[in-house]
Amino acid sequence: MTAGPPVIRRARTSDVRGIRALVAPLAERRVLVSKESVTYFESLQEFRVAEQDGRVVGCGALHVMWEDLAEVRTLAVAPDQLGTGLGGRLLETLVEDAREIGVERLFCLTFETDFFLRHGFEVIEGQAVPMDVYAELLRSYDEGVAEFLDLERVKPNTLGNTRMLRTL
Ligand SMILES: CC(=O)SCCNC(=O)CCNC(=O)[C@H](O)C(C)(C)COP(=O)(O)OP(=O)(O)OC[C@H]1O[C@@H](n2cnc3c(N)ncnc32)[C@H](O)[C@@H]1OP(=O)(O)O
Repeated sequence: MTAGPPVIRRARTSDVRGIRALVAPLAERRVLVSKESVTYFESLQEFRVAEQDGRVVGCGALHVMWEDLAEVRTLAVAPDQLGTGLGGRLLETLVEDAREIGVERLFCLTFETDFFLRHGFEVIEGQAVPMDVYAELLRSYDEGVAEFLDLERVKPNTLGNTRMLRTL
């Protein structure tokens, strides 16, 4: 029997194992950042997953950083599903989620520049927020926010990645 197309839905607590399994080989190649299980549970409501036959074959998260700003995080597709449009579907689902909650700009930090360019992202240099917002964001303990701000201390972790932004 042929498997149907993956279904995209909100993540459940039972998906964390599957999300970690998707991320692990990518984290080993330093394409994505590896996180502890507890971190996935804590951010579970940010996640969408793609499920096929009970298996998590894709995931992506939307992390809000400011009133009009969020980041696409942990976007990943299983090796056997690459190039079938699933990454695009997951990303556009996150875009819809972002619009629904009032986000106007979406950031990502990625090696997959062409993929994100095709989805309306543009490469950014320097800061993407005014100084007053920059100062507020500096108060965050989140490493992703530090990467968004392009702080010197995180640059060794982000080498080769491109900072990109899409206006919704
Ligand atoms: C913010 C972050 O999380 S950054 C990190 C991004 N994630 C990673 O780098 C992790 C490793 N990479 C991946 O998991 C994947 O490569 C992703 C998520 C980036 C893209 O996932 P994919 O499912 O392969 O994307 P998708 O299939 O939509 O598009 C890829 C190509 O497949 C082709 N494609 C798209 N739709 C279809 C379709 N319906 N049928 C056949 N081919 C298709 C397109 O040619 C597309 O090419 P393009 O990249 O030139 O547009």
